[in-house]
Amino acid sequence: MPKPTDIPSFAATQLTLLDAELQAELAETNALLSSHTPAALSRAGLAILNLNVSSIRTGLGGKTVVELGLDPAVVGKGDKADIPEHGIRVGDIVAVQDQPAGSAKKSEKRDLAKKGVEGVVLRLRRENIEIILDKEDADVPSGGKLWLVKLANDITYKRMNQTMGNLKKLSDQDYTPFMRVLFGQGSPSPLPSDLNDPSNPLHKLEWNDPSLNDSQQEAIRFALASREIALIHGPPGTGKTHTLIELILQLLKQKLRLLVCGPSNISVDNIVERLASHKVSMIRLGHPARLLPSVLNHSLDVLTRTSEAAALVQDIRKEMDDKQASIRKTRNAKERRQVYTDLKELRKEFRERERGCVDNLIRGSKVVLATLHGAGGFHLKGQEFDVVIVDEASQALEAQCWVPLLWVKASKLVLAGDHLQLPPTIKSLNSKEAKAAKKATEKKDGKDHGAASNGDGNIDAVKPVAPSMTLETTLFDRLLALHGPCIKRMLTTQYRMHENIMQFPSAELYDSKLIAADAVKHRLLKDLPYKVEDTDDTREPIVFLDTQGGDFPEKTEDEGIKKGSKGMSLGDSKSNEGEAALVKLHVNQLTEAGVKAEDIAVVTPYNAQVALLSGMLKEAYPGIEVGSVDGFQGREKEAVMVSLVRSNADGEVGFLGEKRRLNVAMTRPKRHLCVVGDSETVGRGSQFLKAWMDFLEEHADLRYPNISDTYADEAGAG
Ligand SMILES: Nc1ncnc2c1ncn2[C@@H]1O[C@H](COP(=O)(O)OP(=O)(O)OP(=O)(O)O)[C@@H](O)[C@H]1O
Repeated sequence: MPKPTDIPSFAATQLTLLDAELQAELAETNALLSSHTPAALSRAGLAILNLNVSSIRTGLGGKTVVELGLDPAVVGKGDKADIPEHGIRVGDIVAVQDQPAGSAKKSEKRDLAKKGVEGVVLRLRRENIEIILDKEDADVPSGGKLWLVKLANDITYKRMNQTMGNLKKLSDQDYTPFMRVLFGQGSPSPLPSDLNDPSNPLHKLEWNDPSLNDSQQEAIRFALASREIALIHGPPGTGKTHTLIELILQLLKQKLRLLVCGPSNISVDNIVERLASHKVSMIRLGHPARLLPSVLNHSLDVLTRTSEAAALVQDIRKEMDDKQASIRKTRNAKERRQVYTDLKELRKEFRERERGCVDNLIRGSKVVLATLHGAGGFHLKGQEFDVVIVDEASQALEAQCWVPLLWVKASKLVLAGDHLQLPPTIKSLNSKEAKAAKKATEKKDGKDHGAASNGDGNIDAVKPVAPSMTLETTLFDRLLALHGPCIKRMLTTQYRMHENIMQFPSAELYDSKLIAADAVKHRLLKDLPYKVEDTDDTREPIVFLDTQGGDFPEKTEDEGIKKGSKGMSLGDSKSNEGEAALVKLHVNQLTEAGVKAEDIAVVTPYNAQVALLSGMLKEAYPGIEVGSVDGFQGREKEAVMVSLVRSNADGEVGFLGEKRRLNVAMTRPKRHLCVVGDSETVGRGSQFLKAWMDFLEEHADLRYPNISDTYADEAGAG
């Protein structure tokens, strides 16, 4: 029996950690907003200037939706101008406010982010942007020019906080047997002993997908047989989602009701799209603006419009829109107040009718899909599901997983993920508050918890971790540490990489259990289905450009605020110009041989290197993808180049030392992996890095580029 976790103290630690994380996020945003002018924020993609309200309407939930377009005075009369490029995305939280005149004092400009109305970006088009306002009676600034600025997003934290607050308040008799298993206060029910016996009915399942491999079939049987929890461990390219789809179909055959979640909209939509091809009737909860167009037909929004009850809701919607329009026409304060009062009434009525319609739809649905966050909306409160399934579970914070688990009634959980790839991004990892919380947990547990949660170990092999050591410890990690490998099944055939590319990660991280599917194990660039020449590069699955010797040194840069960078990070980053030049040369050789630029990706752990490489490659090789390792998780390309950047006399490798990041980097390619790095520096970083450098030396096509040739050749490339 595992050591049981005290649930209230688990929840309390989570609350402290979540708060530290929110503070870190707020501090980062505030630092940005207070130290930059609107013009600078706009250049960094975090704000849009010179806007006007072009229309106002009523959206889902009776909320006010404001559409903003460029101010005609700026664009020129009659022209419809595109909004300049920006980094604001659907779902971002923004403030809309009067734009300071160019002549306004600096301090006045800086204060702006605190005033105005707040809302969420609903839709982005080339020439306008729609914002759904938070407050029902918010008065949209209407006079002069407006600007819009991105704020810190605290919505998801609020829901996680609420969830952990609720968990903390539960008393012993509130804990279900299922919950007790999740906290080690009970063990998972034993599996039927004959699960491996071919005469077990689970061996006579009729598969919808006859191509499922043995490990996938076994994982499905295991998940069907498990009573409380089942973990499906899917290393890169092993068909985790593929397996979940079959599992869902099998569970539906058993007439069970399912809630299927993922941490991101895209992870959920991916499943909806694949289920749709099996003609499964389902409901996708979530804001239509955030869903893939192909998924919209299953969205609640569309279903409430197309179902019978919808007509009732539409009437009121129209009436509300008319009222909204009339507010803007009247300047009389008394009349405006009256319209607001009417709107309030209408909104109430609208919501009641909408709720009735939505409730019927959801209750009648056997599969409901939503993000973990979205599953905590009022629609699902208290509803019963037989199984909750979470895809990409190692990308979700534990508190996020508890949103559906506490909100609905469920007695079984299936998690699919890979704890050996990157966990969710945490900003407060080293903050004072986070360290204090961590210390407190350690003290309580009175022992060293091994290296599991700092990414330094294969979780299977180490001692149990404390339940809430850091925010980075996911539910997947914790359950594995709590109950051991008996609660999981691993998928072992991978359908992505050439077998040489797979070899190192398999040996170091997956107990040498990975097998390359026949269709992929010998695939090279020269065999691409279009014409590619057979060259030294296109016939090699792995090339290592080893820059050892100190001629390709790293450089520390102040990143500033960068367009397109994930989040809004400030501070130091590393770059390496010599490596970037080598990357360009290699890309040139690949494209000269006929490899299409869109089949090539360049990834690197450092934002400054991403920026440098983007500048050098994007124009010369349209279609090429350049990005951070973290941002490329879940993706794949025919050819992937990895620029390691670090090259210094001290053997400093920074966050290259995180093996889950390296795992992601080296498992993205299908046919060709080219690593660019200094084996001397990198090999001193960790045992894992040393082993990788040794592996590359032995198994890659090893090349020692020369700095002067690099620059001479680079001048001719691209
Ligand atoms: N049994 C199978 N036979 C043939 N191809 C398969 C099989 N299972 C999965 N695949 C293929 O492998 C690829 C990866 O599958 P899928 O997208 O489900 O993987 P995933 O594990 O969810 O992704 P990731 O590797 O990013 O975690 C897909 O192209 C899929 O068609």
